[in-house]
Amino acid sequence: MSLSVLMDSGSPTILLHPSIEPRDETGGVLFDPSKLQNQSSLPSEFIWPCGDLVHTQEELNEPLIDLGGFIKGDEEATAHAVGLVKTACSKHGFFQVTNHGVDSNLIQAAYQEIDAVFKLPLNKKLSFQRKPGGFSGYSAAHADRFSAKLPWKETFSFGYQGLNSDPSVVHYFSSALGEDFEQTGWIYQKYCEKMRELSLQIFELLAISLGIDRLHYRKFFEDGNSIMRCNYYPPCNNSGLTLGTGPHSDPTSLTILHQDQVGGLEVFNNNKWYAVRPRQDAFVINIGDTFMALCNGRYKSCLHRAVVNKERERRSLVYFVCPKEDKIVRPPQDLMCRSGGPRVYPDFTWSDLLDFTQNHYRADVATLQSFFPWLLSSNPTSNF
Ligand SMILES: C=C1C[C@]23C[C@H]1CC[C@H]2[C@]1(C)CCC[C@@](C)(C(=O)O)[C@H]1[C@@H]3C(=O)O
Ligand SMILES: O=C(O)CCC(=O)C(=O)O
Ligand SMILES: [Fe+2]
Repeated sequence: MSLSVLMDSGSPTILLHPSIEPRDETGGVLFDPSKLQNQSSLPSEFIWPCGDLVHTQEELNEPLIDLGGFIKGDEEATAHAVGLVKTACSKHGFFQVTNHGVDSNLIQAAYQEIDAVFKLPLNKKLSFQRKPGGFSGYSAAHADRFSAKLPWKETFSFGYQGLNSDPSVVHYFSSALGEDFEQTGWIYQKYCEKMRELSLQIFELLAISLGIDRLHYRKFFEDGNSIMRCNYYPPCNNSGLTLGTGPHSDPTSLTILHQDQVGGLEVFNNNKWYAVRPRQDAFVINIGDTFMALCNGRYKSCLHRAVVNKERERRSLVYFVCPKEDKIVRPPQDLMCRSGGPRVYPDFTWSDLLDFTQNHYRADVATLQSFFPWLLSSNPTSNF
């Protein structure tokens, strides 16, 4: 059974019969969550298994890591930050940073600009819909990709390379959304530049905490191709039956997330979900699957999800750091010598893992464990 929502005269009509449902130009199902939020019953496609919906009231009281001293090169502040990072990443792969060097006006401008994108009419948003196999563009609940456990969200994603600060983001916004969005493109060009700077500083902190050459990961990622994703979660009358983003670890390397003041991000630790209190002055940092492989499993890829709100819409700005596609993901030699243990994961490339998540597997809590058998089956002669 597929779902489609016809937007005529502003009132949604849900057509449940595939024979008569319209499809967008890519054959994907049309869906506009912002029109469904007033519906009394939740379409079954959005209902998640009870096991994923376990509610929590507890908050994660993890340390807030002040990066100010570290960025200035203060040795004592660096040692303090290193200790906090090491403990947090060994446990659950989550921490928050303040005094990060990103101007709060830029963060607020990013929210204001992306609000205008999500408020566009559905047919305009579908004009820059994510194409099958890619990640750039707009998505409504991933309804073109999945037919069950649909996330209650709209997303807008695009790539960022960052070397020589080429205005690729501005070009994308102008070409995909039109010249009216050039200013939005500039705001996100600047935002992504600051995210890249912050990520390279955090990679230095991670390298120090792992006892390896502090420039190792900075060098590995400085020519990377990262992903910027904006999430918009409409309010939902049946918020307890659905999820904004299901339980998962990010397949990417490092995630730099800012959430608005509504709250909804939750982290899984010690077999329990914990709410992450929003902090306007902080960025959430998650270790992703690829970095877990790059440090031979010393640090954990963070399990997290996003719940939705009955009354309030919620947004999050998520920057996913990725290495250049064809680089071999392999822990550094000096880490292997120090830890002495065996390799936990075989070599792979981000290109293969991205392909896996975009074309073969829905990223969840077991992406990496599912990835390697697939990789072996699709590259039987590989020396992975
Ligand atoms: C490489 C990626 C795939 C997803 C976006 C980035 C990193 C996080 C992944 C994701 C958010 C994990 C949960 C499932 C997912 C389908 C989603 O809800 O958006 C994932 C993203 C994606 O495949 O688009
Ligand atoms: O919106 C959030 O708080 C979490 C989003 C997320 O985990 C993701 O997009 O990978
Ligand atoms: Fe995530």
